[in-house]
Amino acid sequence: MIDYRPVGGAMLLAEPLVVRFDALLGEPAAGRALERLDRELDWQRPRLRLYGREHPIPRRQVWMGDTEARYRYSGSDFSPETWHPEASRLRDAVIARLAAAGIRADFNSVLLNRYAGGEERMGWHGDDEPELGPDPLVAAVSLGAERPLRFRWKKRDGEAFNAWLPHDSLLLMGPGVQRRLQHALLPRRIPGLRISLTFRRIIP
Ligand SMILES: O=C(O)CCC(=O)C(=O)O
Ligand SMILES: [Fe+2]
Repeated sequence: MIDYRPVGGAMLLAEPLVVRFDALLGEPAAGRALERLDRELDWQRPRLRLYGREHPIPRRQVWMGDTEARYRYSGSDFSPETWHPEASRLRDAVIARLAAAGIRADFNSVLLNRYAGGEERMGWHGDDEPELGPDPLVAAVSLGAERPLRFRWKKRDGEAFNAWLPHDSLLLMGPGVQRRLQHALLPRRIPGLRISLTFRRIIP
């Protein structure tokens, strides 16, 4: 259990903890972060093998972090890009906002996802890669179009729910969330660019 003080956040789930905080950077900083990350990153659309066939992923992404935060994914070893100043500014703001709510967190890497419009998406998964350890804390910052992150229980013993993620919001997925739930960014008829940054701590 983590000792959570509800300071300026909306609790979406108490156990395991899912909380949303709003106005992480404020304006104009948040708008500028969206614009710079969109323009200045080398956005990739890797191909993934699924049921023996290769498909380009339905979004773009960049993996970023400290040099020792290496990551294995689909059998390949990835080295992170070095921190972009907007990504490290967001990381520091996330750590500070969580600290103010009594949650101690430290992140050495981030997966940035770029969804050009409502048709771009991410399928059902848990952020449960072994390099994150048994009970990771994952913090997701949203910039741009507001879309829902859908959650469902792995054992189907509770109701699925949406976490709506407005521009400049932070969603904390606490210990146990990746073990007990899955999440997905489903396609929706919601136009507009959205960039998310999911901060993690890789145990090197
Ligand atoms: O775009 C989002 O908000 C979700 C991203 C996500 O689930 C991930 O990066 O693992
Ligand atoms: Fe995820």
